[in-house]
Amino acid sequence: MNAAIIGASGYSGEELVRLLSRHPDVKLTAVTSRSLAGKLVGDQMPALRHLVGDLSFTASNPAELAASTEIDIFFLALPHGVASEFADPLYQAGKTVIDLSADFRLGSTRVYEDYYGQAHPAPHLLEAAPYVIPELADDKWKSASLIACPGCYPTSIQLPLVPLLKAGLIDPKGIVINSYSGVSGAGRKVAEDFIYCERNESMKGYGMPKHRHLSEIEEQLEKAAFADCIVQFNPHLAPMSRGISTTIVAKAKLKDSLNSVYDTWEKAYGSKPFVSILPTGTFPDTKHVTGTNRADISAVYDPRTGNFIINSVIDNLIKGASGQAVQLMNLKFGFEETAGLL
Ligand SMILES: NC(=O)C1=CN([C@@H]2O[C@H](COP(=O)(O)OP(=O)(O)OC[C@H]3O[C@@H](n4cnc5c(N)ncnc54)[C@H](OP(=O)(O)O)[C@@H]3O)[C@@H](O)[C@H]2O)C=CC1
Ligand SMILES: CC(=O)N[C@@H](CCC(=O)OP(=O)(O)O)C(=O)O
Repeated sequence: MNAAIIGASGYSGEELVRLLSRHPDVKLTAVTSRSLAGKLVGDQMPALRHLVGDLSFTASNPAELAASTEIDIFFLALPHGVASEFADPLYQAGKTVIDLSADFRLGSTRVYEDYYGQAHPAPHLLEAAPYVIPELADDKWKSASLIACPGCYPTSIQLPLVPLLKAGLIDPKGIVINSYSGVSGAGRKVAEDFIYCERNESMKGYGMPKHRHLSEIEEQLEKAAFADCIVQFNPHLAPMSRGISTTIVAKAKLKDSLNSVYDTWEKAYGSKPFVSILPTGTFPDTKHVTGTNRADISAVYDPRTGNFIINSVIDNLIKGASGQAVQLMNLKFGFEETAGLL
């Protein structure tokens, strides 16, 4: 199958180049970038030189890409808003599109406008685009040709929480979530907050109390809980290049039900290749998932407060973006779920 990456010069685009150029069932046929058009990928991404042969970046033109007959699947690693400009003609041309941006993650245009500060760029496509964390979805999404890849923070949050909400083990109200992201989460843009001297040896919160991912988190948790979910989401920039560490504080519905948490996770993830359940008292470490498509999760119970404290880690650029996108492609096209991801 021939694949193209649109927005290949960014951080998640570069990870997609790495994953797809060595994928056993895919030929990476086109990679686009406005700033690098005409340049050799191997020269611009020297770490990938051994994988990319003489592939060059091309310009990003939605109409031309939609007219191409040789490309079967398009990965959009573009900013939200821009992604729709590509998704629309590609979808209309019958291509498969996996969108890493936020454009098709939310069910409501009103919520998109509220959180993203702009009218939804392609409301007519929302119905067509399922939002999929593969471990949490049934198989219906596989017939879709436009698929919304979840956000990085929301992935780190939903993987541990959704099975527990579905099982009724935690109170959906008053969930407090602190997440710590590596600086690559902000993309390759240059801004004062993201330069080495500002972030090295320093950490700070941002985006509170209404970070744009809160919309996605509450919408998905409410679906799992069949109830209103009130979440306090506190994102932080951590002095590391990549990785997300998330700590969730949630009230246990029943005392001493930590075993049920672990039983529920075991049922949900026991046979899944990309979620590791760590024993209680073992706290996940971003370093252990860097470069992998894995989420590591664990929980403790605090009898003084009656809260579960749930921890998860992912690599924001892989399970939080490009790896999850490749996992979706693998499942949709019947390849091994782990193909190109181990
Ligand atoms: N970084 C992360 O941890 C995660 C990112 N995502 C999402 O993935 C998407 C990409 O993120 P990330 O890789 O961080 O972003 P980057 O800022 O690193 O890269 C953005 C890419 O989009 C291209 N681009 C920007 N504007 C336009 C435009 N107007 N037309 C065409 N191409 C454009 C840029 O290339 P050029 O300027 O050369 O054309 C570049 O290749 C975003 O929607 C982001 O929210 C999702 C999960 C995690
Ligand atoms: C550290 C940092 O800036 N993180 C980004 C989230 C990462 C990202 O790109 O968001 P998506 O998952 O929606 O694509 C932010 O806070 O907006």
